[in-house]
Amino acid sequence: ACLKKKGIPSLILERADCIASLWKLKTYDRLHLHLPKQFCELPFMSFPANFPTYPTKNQFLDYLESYKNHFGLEPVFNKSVVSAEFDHRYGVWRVVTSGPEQEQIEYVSQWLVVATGENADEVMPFIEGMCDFGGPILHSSFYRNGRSYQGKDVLVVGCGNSGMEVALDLANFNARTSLVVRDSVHVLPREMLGISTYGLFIWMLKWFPIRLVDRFLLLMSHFLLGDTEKFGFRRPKTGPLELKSITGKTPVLDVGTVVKIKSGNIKVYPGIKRITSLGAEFVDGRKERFDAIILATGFKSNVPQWLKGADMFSEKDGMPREPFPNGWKGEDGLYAVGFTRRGLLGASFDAKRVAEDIEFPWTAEAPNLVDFSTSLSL
Ligand SMILES: Cc1cc2nc3c(=O)[nH]c(=O)nc-3n(C[C@H](O)[C@H](O)[C@H](O)COP(=O)(O)OP(=O)(O)OC[C@H]3O[C@@H](n4cnc5c(N)ncnc54)[C@H](O)[C@@H]3O)c2cc1C
Ligand SMILES: NC(=O)C1=CN([C@@H]2O[C@H](COP(=O)(O)OP(=O)(O)OC[C@H]3O[C@@H](n4cnc5c(N)ncnc54)[C@H](OP(=O)(O)O)[C@@H]3O)[C@@H](O)[C@H]2O)C=CC1
Ligand SMILES: O=C(O)C(=O)Cc1c[nH]c2ccccc12
Repeated sequence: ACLKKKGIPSLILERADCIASLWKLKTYDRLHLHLPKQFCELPFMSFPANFPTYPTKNQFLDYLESYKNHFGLEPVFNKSVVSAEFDHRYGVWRVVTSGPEQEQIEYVSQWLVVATGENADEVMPFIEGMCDFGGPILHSSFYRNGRSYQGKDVLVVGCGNSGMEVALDLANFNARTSLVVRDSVHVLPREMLGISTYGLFIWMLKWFPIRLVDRFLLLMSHFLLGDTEKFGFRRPKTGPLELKSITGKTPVLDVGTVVKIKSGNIKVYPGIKRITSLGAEFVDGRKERFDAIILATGFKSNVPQWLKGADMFSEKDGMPREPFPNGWKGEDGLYAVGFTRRGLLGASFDAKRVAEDIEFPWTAEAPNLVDFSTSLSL
């Protein structure tokens, strides 16, 4: 949309057969935005005024559909990028896609914007004994709701925002739910005294240093949620926002899971030692039976699988090597949008920068391109 607004044509390649495939195909039914809507807007278009503060997944999808229609964006679907490399001889990017019938197409462009996301592939850990387990083991991106788990013993592995909310959903559907918390984690209430925690700390950070804001958040969390360490959530030594800025690890914004843990409806376990045919054995020696295991173990970027010969992205985690706010620009007309670990606001920030950066060389070169196409049509 940012490029379109400047009159710069672009082509969007998408591996799925729809827009917003992460939200449409890989998320559970009860998902809402967990930050207030004003912090999740894409450039130049606000959410409708009648949307609630935390739009539902379907409302968010409606917003993205209207966004696409408003800006006349027409992605080319079923095109999975399998390689992209800068051709130094001609000064262009060569991008190869593969389609449903394995047919390959090569696209050539002067600029390449990588926007495949921080959540492109599921993280599937290998846990000893996994193959022996008698029930289903699925990643949280395949979980929709707890209907089919009623009365069953379900283990959720991972306590990021996905694991916490999947556990809550299972408990609401009367599954006997357990949650693996293997490491320290910051859990904050989504709201503090009627104000969104996110909105509050964004405002506070304008006036106070990060450590003071963290102290305030921890004090309020203690007041509203109680001592989370007592029921299995050891807090990291570094505060929630400082940790987010250093490591990118997002604090959990609690939407009701903590209450269910306090009341004993959700049990908390430490790391898994091994999985057995009937259940799991934990590092503290406890053994439990489970009917199903849900791996809420997160996602990762897939950029190293297909971007060749560019130093901009780390091979290790597929994220730009330069930290925010400088990760959006690489060499030879290569850009990144949506790798800031700062949600939709971060992606919007990148998109505006990228379009501004392409605008100048584009307007300088556009007359030549017009001449070229005119001579072609003659
Ligand atoms: C469950 C969940 C909830 C979230 N909630 C919030 C929230 O409330 N607020 C917030 O600000 N952020 C939230 N986030 C962060 C999230 O990163 C954004 O919501 C958003 O989806 C990121 O947009 P994106 O376009 O960068 O990536 P994506 O939405 O992941 O889009 C990337 C697209 O690239 C496609 N793709 C990937 N690889 C290839 C390839 N090789 N070839 C072709 N196409 C490819 C994918 O199919 C996908 O459609 C949430 C994330 C998750 C997983
Ligand atoms: N709008 C909303 O309400 C929601 C937003 N989101 C966002 O989506 C993104 C992805 O979130 P999410 O899917 O939760 O992923 P995360 O990466 O945030 O969390 C994954 C969790 O799994 C744990 N884990 C990984 N491997 C193992 C293992 N082998 N054994 C035990 N635990 C393990 C990690 O622990 P460790 O830290 O020890 O590695 C971590 O706690 C985040 O940005 C999140 O904020 C997600 C859901 C809802
Ligand atoms: O990246 C994420 O997980 C988000 O959804 C947005 C986000 C950016 N910074 C944060 C700090 C605390 C909680 C959520 C976020």
